[in-house]
Amino acid sequence: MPGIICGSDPRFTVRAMPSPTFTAQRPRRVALLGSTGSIGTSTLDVVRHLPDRLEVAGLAAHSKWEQLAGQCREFKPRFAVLCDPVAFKQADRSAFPKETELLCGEDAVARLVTDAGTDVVVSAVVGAAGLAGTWAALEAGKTVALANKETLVVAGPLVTELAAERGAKLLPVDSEHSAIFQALTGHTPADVTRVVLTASGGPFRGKRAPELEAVTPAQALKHPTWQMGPKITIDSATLMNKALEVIEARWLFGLAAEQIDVIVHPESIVHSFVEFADGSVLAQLSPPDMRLPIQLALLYPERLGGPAKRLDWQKFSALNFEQPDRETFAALELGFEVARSGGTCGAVLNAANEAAVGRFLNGEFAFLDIARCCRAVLSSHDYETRPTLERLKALDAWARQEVARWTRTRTPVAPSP
Ligand SMILES: NC(=O)C1=CN([C@@H]2O[C@H](COP(=O)(O)OP(=O)(O)OC[C@H]3O[C@@H](n4cnc5c(N)ncnc54)[C@H](OP(=O)(O)O)[C@@H]3O)[C@@H](O)[C@H]2O)C=CC1
Ligand SMILES: CC(=O)[C@@H](O)[C@H](O)COP(=O)(O)O
Ligand SMILES: [Mn+2]
Repeated sequence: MPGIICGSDPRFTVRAMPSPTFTAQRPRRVALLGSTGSIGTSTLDVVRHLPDRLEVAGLAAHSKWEQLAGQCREFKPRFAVLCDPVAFKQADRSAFPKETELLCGEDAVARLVTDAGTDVVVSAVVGAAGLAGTWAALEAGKTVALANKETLVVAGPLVTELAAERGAKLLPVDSEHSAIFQALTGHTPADVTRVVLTASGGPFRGKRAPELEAVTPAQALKHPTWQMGPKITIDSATLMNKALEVIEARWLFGLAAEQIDVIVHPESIVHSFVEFADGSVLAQLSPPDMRLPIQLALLYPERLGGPAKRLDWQKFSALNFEQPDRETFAALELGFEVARSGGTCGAVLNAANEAAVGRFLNGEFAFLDIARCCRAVLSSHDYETRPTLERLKALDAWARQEVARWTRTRTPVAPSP
């Protein structure tokens, strides 16, 4: 079997190389969840450039049926899924090619990812909504290229245990985790002292709290280096994205929270560092272009020429690093706290953040309310060390309600059920 299991594999290493006959016989068949988003469209660009190596088995989106239909006309997958039943009803069947069966809902996503014709699942839905498809893929023993960091934030220990139990492979797409994974490969946990995640610092780097009280969604959506969907772009502005990535690294690589640090690197060229016991530090560098980590996860361990941008050494001048401002960007500390506490904390933080970001984008929250509200909801929940998946789902729903209550009352939230 090709591939690795991140975090569950005690050696962070390749179990076996793909057999040359496998790759020569046929392309890898990709089921893409979140095909109409930023990661989804970048994934399709990778497939477009490597038609001998990759093909689309199925595509899933939430509601953008016209865009999905266009993707189906180009890639002719066997299945297309619209998760939103209203969009499914509205969708014009004649816009989809005859080769593609259009399906609806969570069961259809499970059918797509578990299908015998699927080799690798790209998990690129935004938010906790991405957990179900990732879970179904791992349960079926499929290789998962994981962009949806919320899966690990919500249920890291359960997800990595499931992958290990089913012999499923979990390959990082998130740029920092891909960089760490590349640097870790071939080493044992004992070799590693710590990892340092790089953060661009977002559009408000260098600003202090009084300057951030009145910033608008339009200002927060102007990321300095990456083109991404709205939710993760707001997370980058608050540094909640880095908080979520600390938690993601904790579970994906089986590191202690104390082994994870964050440094601000405004150019987004160094995608993270790994520090080894002998004092050596390895980093992975490339321009900010998600097509590189996506392609690596899809074709791992092969490195082929693809569509990703190259570093231009003529233009390359300086790489800058600075300490994050943990006081102003209070969300970052929440990530370290949750990485230390584990249990139910990740699900609560994630749901509170998703709801708070939604309210900021709707104009109901000030920018700094996002971290304030997340702190309030997290502090008031009934902590459990070893929750079930059902309990995590119930807490996800509870945390979203508590954000609504916090919005109305701005008073301490009630204890969780
Ligand atoms: N963008 C990036 O560069 C990076 C993203 N990531 C992670 O990847 C994931 C995707 O991010 P990004 O591509 O930016 O997000 P986008 O907002 O651009 O895309 C989200 C995708 O998810 C679909 N979707 C939304 N809600 C649901 C739902 N309830 N059920 C099923 N599908 C849904 C959307 O469908 P529709 O369009 O029909 O609404 C769309 O296809 C996130 O977890 C993010 O943190 C990680 C690293 C980098
Ligand atoms: C591309 C990617 O992996 C994003 O998660 C990116 O890291 C966001 O940029 P920030 O470093 O600003 O959070
Ligand atoms: Mn990232």
